[in-house]
Amino acid sequence: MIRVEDLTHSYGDTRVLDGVSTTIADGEFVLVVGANGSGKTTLVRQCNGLVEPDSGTVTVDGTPVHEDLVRARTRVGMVFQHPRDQLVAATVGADVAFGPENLGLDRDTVDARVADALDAVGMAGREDERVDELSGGEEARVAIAGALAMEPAHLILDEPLAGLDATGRDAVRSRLAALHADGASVVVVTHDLHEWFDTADRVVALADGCIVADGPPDSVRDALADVAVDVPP
Ligand SMILES: Nc1ncnc2c1ncn2[C@@H]1O[C@H](COP(=O)(O)OP(=O)(O)OP(=O)(O)O)[C@@H](O)[C@H]1O
Repeated sequence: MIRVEDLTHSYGDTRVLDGVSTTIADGEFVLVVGANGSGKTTLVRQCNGLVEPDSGTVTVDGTPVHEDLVRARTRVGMVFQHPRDQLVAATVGADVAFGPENLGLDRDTVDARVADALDAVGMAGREDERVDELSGGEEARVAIAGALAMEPAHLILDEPLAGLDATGRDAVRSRLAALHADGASVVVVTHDLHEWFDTADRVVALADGCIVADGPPDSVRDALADVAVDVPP
């Protein structure tokens, strides 16, 4: 479980999160929505310690994130909004293997996870390709594969479908639905509620750093419309 309690964060004098509290239960599929600049990325980055709060706490499975960053980052997989930022190796295979290798897994297990994760994002067999020769959409797929290969208990993805073609979007959506069915919690930051509305258990909407709606998709339709989030019919 990821528990966010009374979280406040400022950049300089500008407060971007203001008393945010919510809980991601084990096995839940949660969407985080809101206008540009409403604080979504700042919120989710606190969940694996990339941003430290001014006040408030985030606990992952009972331990405050900043008490044990390694544990938090092992339990919470993260796919960033700009995937190029998280590619670390020269080749696709080495990049996806980086996380599982750091978990200390044996070579066969790492290789199997890499193959499976690349298959899940529609890039099976492309281990030897150079990362710096990938298209933007391929970079995004590799970043997602890297997070999948960690098999985290909780997976947070910031705009994971950005830049993906229809085939890639379908592959990623169905893999995340399968992960959810297997009991992982999945958090997706998105501007495109249509892509996820039927999959999600809950929607959390932010406006100006505060939660303005938090509930099952159908129960928050009116609140979402009030903050100009486009809701599927
Ligand atoms: N590193 C930073 N330094 C200063 N200000 C920042 C930084 N990161 C974000 N901000 C500001 O904080 C506010 C919230 O940004 P954040 O990225 O959390 O919003 P968001 O809801 O994810 O936006 P978007 O939908 O555009 O991705 C914005 O006004 C942004 O300009």
